[in-house]
Amino acid sequence: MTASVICRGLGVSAEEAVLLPETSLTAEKPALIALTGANGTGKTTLLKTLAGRQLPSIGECLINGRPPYEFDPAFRAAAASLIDTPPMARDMTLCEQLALVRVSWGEDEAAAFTGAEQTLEQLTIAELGERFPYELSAGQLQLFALALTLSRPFELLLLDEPERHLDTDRVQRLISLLQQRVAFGALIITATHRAEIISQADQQIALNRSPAAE
Ligand SMILES: Nc1ncnc2c1ncn2[C@@H]1O[C@H](COP(=O)(O)OP(=O)(O)OP(=O)(O)O)[C@@H](O)[C@H]1O
Repeated sequence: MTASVICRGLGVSAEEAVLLPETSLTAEKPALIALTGANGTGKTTLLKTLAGRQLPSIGECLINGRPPYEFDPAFRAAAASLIDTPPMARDMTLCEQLALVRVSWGEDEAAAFTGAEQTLEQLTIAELGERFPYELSAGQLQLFALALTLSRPFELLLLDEPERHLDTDRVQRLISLLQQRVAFGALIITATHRAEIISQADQQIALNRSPAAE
């Protein structure tokens, strides 16, 4: 099943500040959507709103026909996100942590460890499975954060600048992985500043600076 995302005149403000100018969008088919715009135009705010972590000040946002709410089990089952750095256990290896995510979503232990190794390989960090997070470079840590996120099932995936710290080859690998997930029915919305993600996305949504922020 593919998620549906509908925003109508969705805006977020805090006191005098406009975090997200009124924005409308509809996405109801599997696609990789690039969310673009200059620094401070509201991409992260929009993603947080879609993830149910930020309430709109105006307008509405519906995911699968309902307002997103991060504590709603149906919403949590449908939507995965990588917006901030996810929690990582200091005393568990990368492989153990990825397997734990898979077990928590219903896989048996043997399948979870096999899946964890596959995910590490897909993200080009197969040789790091026995390391701990504090033993990684910034780019490797970002690849591990992506691995954690991609280890759970989702219909909708929200990503905030997943290209952070990644070299050109890793960005291309990431695009291929995301396109594979779209082929299996996922709707993926990613904020990005990288030209190759924007050009290979199925659709681009550009946020513009609010006149109030000029
Ligand atoms: N807690 C806050 N209080 C007031 N203003 C905020 C707050 N958080 C963010 N903003 C402002 O809201 C606007 C949108 O921020 P947001 O992080 O969504 O932008 P962005 O498009 O993701 O930017 P970037 O490309 O730099 O990551 C910015 O002008 C920012 O200064």
